[in-house]
Amino acid sequence: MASAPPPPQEAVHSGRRLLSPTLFFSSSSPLRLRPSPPPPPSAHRRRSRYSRLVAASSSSSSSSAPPPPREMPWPHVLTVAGSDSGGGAGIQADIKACAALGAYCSSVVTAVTAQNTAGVQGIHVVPEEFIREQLNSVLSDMSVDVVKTGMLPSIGVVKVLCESLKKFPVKALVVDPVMVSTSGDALSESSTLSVYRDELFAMADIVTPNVKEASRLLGNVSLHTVSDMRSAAESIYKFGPKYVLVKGGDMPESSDAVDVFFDGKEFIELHGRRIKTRNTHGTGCTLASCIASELAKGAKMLHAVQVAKNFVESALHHSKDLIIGNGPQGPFDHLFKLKSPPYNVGSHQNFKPDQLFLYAVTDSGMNKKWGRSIKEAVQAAIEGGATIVQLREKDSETREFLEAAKACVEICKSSGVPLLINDRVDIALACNADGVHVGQSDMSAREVRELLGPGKIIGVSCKTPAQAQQAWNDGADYIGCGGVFPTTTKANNPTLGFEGLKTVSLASKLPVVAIGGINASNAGSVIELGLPNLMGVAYALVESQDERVDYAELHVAAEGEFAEAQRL
Ligand SMILES: Nc1ncnc2c1ncn2[C@@H]1O[C@H](COP(=O)(O)OP(=O)(O)OP(=O)(O)O)[C@@H](O)[C@H]1O
Ligand SMILES: Cc1ncc(CO)c(N)n1
Ligand SMILES: [Mg+2]
Repeated sequence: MASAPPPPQEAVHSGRRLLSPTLFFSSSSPLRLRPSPPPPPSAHRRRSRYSRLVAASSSSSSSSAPPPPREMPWPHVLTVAGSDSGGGAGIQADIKACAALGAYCSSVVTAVTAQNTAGVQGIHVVPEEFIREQLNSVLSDMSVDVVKTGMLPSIGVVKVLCESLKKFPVKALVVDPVMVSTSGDALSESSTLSVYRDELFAMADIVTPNVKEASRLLGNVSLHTVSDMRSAAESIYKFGPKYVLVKGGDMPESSDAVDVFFDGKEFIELHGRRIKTRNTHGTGCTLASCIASELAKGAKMLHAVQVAKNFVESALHHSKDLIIGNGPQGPFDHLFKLKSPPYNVGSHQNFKPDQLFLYAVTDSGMNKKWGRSIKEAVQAAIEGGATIVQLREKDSETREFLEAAKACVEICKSSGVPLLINDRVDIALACNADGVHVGQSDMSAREVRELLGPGKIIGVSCKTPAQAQQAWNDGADYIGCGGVFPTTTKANNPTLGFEGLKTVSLASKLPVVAIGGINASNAGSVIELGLPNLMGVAYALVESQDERVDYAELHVAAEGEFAEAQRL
């Protein structure tokens, strides 16, 4: 017997109708958003048995104010965005991006889209009052570090969000002004442009339009070059955000994917490799969520943007050949790192530039000379006050080196001191070291990043401002600059002197550690220079048999001068 199909089910929560069929249109029809009619008063007040129980218990518990939001054990990003049924963009991209970078992601859904690799087939907008309720539920209960916005379909939704943010302030607000999907479908009413500009941008820490969105925000100006992107960033900055990033993913064919960052004074062009792939659906949502995750971990804005851009590039690279769906633009794999070790990604949560303060470098030759093991040398350096250690072993056999490196990882981990490996990415991966230091003739920092993932520390030896700039472009975390003094541990290493160190430190966008011939008697004079970005001195374990004494002396000398330099 043929039976009629069941009627479509309505989503119900707390005994209340959830989504009124406010909007449903095909991708070819223009965006027509109507505010949803408010639910009838009786429906609005009606509560399920469960919610009555909750209400009863909370009202009986006390007459005092509700408890403040509870601290979270993780960095916490709240995304306020639309659902993408295809899973590549919107809320789904945000949750995966935050998870990949180690942040917790709660989500307030503003709209549900029927969407796939071909485009957007329909949109169902969540009523404003229910968006307010979701915001209230999360923000009143859990402490949120950063709010990230995506699809905000109407003026009313933007206003509700602004009101909630005033009621529950957060550390940072990342606004991705999503307006049109790459398939050309409108995701926000054109009238929202004015509230974006007049209300939300002024509250934002960073606004991340793509070139089309930047153009619309500025009255459809044409943007064709990086220079146009700079002008657009400057104009958007005037609406009040602290930073602007104009994204160039959709700029006409070029070998680089260039984004322009503006902090109100300086323009910084972020150049990444352009990955040849159709799988770029959701790059913008992902970028903004990665920025939010890094900010939630406590990163500075420019660093957060760099980590985010590197993550998108790596994810696109790993997904470039996937074939998903029949449409022109596919999703990419945010969780590519789960499929290859190491399993921790994101910027190094524990790396702080001041960990470069007293940087110990082991020297295989000297270890041999003094008959000590690498492990003993590392132990002694840490006891003497080293704040970071690099294993520089030029002569050991690989297996022997790996065994020693594993032992050093344990020692360093128990002391909270990061351990880096010189040059040998394979050893670093195998022993799960905290990072790698490379020289100018080794693999580039970009290639090392590709292999290690965004979670590891990468340092590069640099002797010139151009090399320092390249290290920054390549996504390194710090540079080593020297030799400051003549050194016996590195052959053919020209001495830069104080002048060379100064030139590079001044030009560097990354923290700098000075290296080369540094010991207890001259470390103070290096730190005394008080150079910007100079965070510490690196010292090879060379001069005496008792490096503990050396280190302790060096520590005292360096610390004294550092304190002095900071006072000046
Ligand atoms: N093919 C690519 N290769 C490398 N990076 C890319 C590529 N496409 C985009 N990006 C980078 O991805 C980030 C997002 O930029 P994009 O301009 O694509 O945002 P969007 O258009 O808002 O994204 P969405 O597709 O989610 O709407 C930027 O950092 C951009 O440089
Ligand atoms: C829901 C949603 N948000 C954002 C975008 C932009 O990529 C999209 N396509 N869909
Ligand atoms: Mg794009």
